[in-house]
Amino acid sequence: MNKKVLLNNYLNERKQLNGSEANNIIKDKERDRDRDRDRDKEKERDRERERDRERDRERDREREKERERERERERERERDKDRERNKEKNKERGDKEKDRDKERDRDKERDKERKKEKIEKPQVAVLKQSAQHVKQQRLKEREKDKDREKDKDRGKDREKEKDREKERERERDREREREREREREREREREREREREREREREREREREKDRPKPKDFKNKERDTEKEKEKGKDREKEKEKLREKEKERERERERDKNNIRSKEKKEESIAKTQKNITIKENGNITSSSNNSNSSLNSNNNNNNNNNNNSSSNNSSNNNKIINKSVGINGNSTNNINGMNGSNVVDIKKKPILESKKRALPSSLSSYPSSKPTTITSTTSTTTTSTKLSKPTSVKKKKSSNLKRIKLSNGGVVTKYKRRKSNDSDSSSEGSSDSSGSDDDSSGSDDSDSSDDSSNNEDSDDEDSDSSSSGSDNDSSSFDSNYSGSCDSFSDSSECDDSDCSCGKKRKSKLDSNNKLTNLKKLVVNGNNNNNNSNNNINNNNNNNNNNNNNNNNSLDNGLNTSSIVIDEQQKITTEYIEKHLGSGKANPDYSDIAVLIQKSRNKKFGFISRNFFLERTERILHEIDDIDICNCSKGSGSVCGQDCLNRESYVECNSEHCELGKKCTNQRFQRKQYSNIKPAFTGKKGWGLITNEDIEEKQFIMEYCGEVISKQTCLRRMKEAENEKFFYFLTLDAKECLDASKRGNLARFINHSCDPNCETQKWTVGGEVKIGIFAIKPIPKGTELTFDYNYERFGAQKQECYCGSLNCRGYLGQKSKSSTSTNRPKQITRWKNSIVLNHNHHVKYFLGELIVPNSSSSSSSRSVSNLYNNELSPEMELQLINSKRIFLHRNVRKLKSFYLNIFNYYSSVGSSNKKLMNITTTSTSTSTSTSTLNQKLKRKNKISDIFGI
Ligand SMILES: C[S@@+](CC[C@H](N)C(=O)[O-])C[C@H]1O[C@@H](n2cnc3c(N)ncnc32)[C@H](O)[C@@H]1O
Repeated sequence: MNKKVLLNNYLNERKQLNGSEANNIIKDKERDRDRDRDRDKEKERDRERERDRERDRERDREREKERERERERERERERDKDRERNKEKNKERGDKEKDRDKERDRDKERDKERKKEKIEKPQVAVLKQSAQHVKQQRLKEREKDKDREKDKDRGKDREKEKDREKERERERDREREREREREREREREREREREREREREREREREREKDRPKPKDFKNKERDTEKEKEKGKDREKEKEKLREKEKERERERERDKNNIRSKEKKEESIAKTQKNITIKENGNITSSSNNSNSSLNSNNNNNNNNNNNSSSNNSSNNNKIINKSVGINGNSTNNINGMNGSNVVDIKKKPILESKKRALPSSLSSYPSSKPTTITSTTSTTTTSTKLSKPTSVKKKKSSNLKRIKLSNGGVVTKYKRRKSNDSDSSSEGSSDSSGSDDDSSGSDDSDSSDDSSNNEDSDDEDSDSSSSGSDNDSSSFDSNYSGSCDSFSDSSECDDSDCSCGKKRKSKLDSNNKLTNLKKLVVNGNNNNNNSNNNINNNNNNNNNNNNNNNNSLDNGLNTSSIVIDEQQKITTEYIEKHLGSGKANPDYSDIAVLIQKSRNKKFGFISRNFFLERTERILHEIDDIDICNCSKGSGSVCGQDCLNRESYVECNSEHCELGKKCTNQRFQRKQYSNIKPAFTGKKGWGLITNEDIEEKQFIMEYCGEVISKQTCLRRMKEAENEKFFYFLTLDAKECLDASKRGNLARFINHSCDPNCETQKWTVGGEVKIGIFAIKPIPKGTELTFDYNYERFGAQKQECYCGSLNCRGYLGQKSKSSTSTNRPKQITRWKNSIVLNHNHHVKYFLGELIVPNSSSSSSSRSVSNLYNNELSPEMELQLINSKRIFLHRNVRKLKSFYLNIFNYYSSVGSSNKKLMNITTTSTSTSTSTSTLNQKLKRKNKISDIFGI
């Protein structure tokens, strides 16, 4: 529209102005138009510029925003870092929350500021933003500064905390140190207390020593030895003088009574010798003697070359010279029998009434019984003797029942005799003494014991005491070393152990006689003529018939025997026992030896002659109905022998109720009719027992005495003694055992052999079961007695067997009878000579040995014989076979019929296998004819070849 209008206007004006004027006007108008156009353009350009500026501003704003965002991000990162830092810091100090709150506050402020900025104009906003930014930067700076300060503070806090912790730690250390110090103090206090206790003990001991002299135990012995040394020679001289005077008086009295004896006394009192003995254990003994004796001694030495002569000389003049060779190498019975070597020993003569007690020349220390060792000892004895036959001398000596023998090697032998109540009457001693021999007195005792043990004075004591379970004289025979207190289980109101600190009233058993010994020269050479020489010494007062009873008595003497304290340097050897033997008594008291052996092992031991009931009282039959009475009658001439019903059923006749009375021979346990045996060192096996006489088959050797304890106690003791070398447990029945480790008699020394000459038998005696050792074959004198432990014995662990027999099984003892039967096959596989691998092979082994119970064997065998016809479960049967090492008859029969079937089978098929037929035929006839080992072996091999068993 505008253009049309303009164009029309233009045309109209051109028409009107047609000429120059018109042209000028037109030109001016055109210029104006151009100027307008220029102005428009200019405006347009301004506008364009304005728009560009606007765009620039927009861009700036954008950039600013971008920067702002960048800063925001930067701050965000900064905050994150701060948060991270704060987190870390707050973690340590637990003030995270505070910082987060602060941070949140700060964020809020910043948000507010940002919002404010957005509201303000862009230009101002930019300025403000920059100002704000600066502010924020400063704020951040300040916050950082604060944070740093806080960090520093925290670091300091941490340092302080650490310091405090260290301080606390140090405090704790100090506390611990103090605690330890207190503990040490307490320990010292305890030690002092113990020391005081020991001091008190010593004090008490001294008191006791003053009141009632008695040999002291091992501990006291050392002290005494020291004391003796300290007191020195002066005291010895004084004593010596006293003894000399005493001797003089003694001699005078003796002269009045018996010229011969007084002469002997004089000669013996002169005799003081020193002797060096070098003993090599494995049977070689070298010795030298320095005799300060008169010509009589030299005569005696000459007599050493002639055993029999010496015996006769001895019998005539009572100068005791016995020639005897000693030497035991105990690896086997043969070795034990093969004694050799010589020994010349000077010992003091015993006073006549003191035959039951002996002072060994020196002291003992723990003897390495497991190892054959070379022992060199120097022994010297210097004692005077006192004749005690007269009451006056007894009275004089009453105050000193203790006899100490000072030895050249510094050792001291102390002898002490306990006094029997009726022994205190000196006149009775006088009378026994006047009979002319110590054995007279013992002989009278013996006759008592042989007649009837219940009439025996000692036995009476024992019987009455036994009912009080363990309070009888047996306990009194406990070694003085048997640590300070009597057994608490004893019901007795009296304690007869002077060393005991139990506080009970003491039994008065001091021997009123101080029987000092005369010096005697003893030459030991030869293991024969033992009894002869003893008999000679004892003026032949004992005959062979009394031997057993005498021996019983000697064992019983353990109840009254003296305790002997021996220097620790000295070791007990078989030679000591020989000395004992030669010390003037036909039946030496080996109970001393038993105690000494244990003493040498530093073990407490009490010699007992009847079982000691530790946990219960002994059962005594009072009701006549309970007592087994045999049907042997007086008139028939029976002596309750093999046909006695009681004997057959392993029951001893009752001494009061057996019709045969004293004729009854089935009271061997009660009368202690033991065989003549003695202990001997056997090398690796330790001590053993050898026989002093020829022993017949089935002869009663002796009772195995010990403590009767329950199975539980037994197991506990076995566990405790796990590391011990020697075990002394035997089963009594399913509930009880015998343990001879702490209390026992000589039977405890019997060793095991896989080829034994003895066995154990369980006998009912009164109301109790007792274990006896019985010979199963004739045993020549000097042979070691053994039985097979496997029948009865417990043992904590297997022990290597040194029995030396051809059929040695390698080990002795079983792990435990209480162990399950599953252990048994294992044990059987240990046997050296056995090829046993499994149960089938047992058959093989036993087929070779074919051990069948017989009626006269041990009670265990008896029980088997009772069983073998009855039905047994296969398990029980296997157990029985394994435990008893037997092969049942009916199994033999089964095997026979088995072979017979095979034989018949081959016969029926017409087999030409003659070899097989021969074998089977042999096997059917073996039970009757196979006697030699070779035959048995052949048969076994053939059978095993065929049947693979
Ligand atoms: C009842 S004691 C026998 C006395 C023992 N020898 C002693 O000196 O006291 C049993 C212990 O003697 C040892 N003993 C017995 N017979 C043995 C043998 N044949 N081989 C090895 N040691 C044996 C074992 O140490 C066994 O535990």
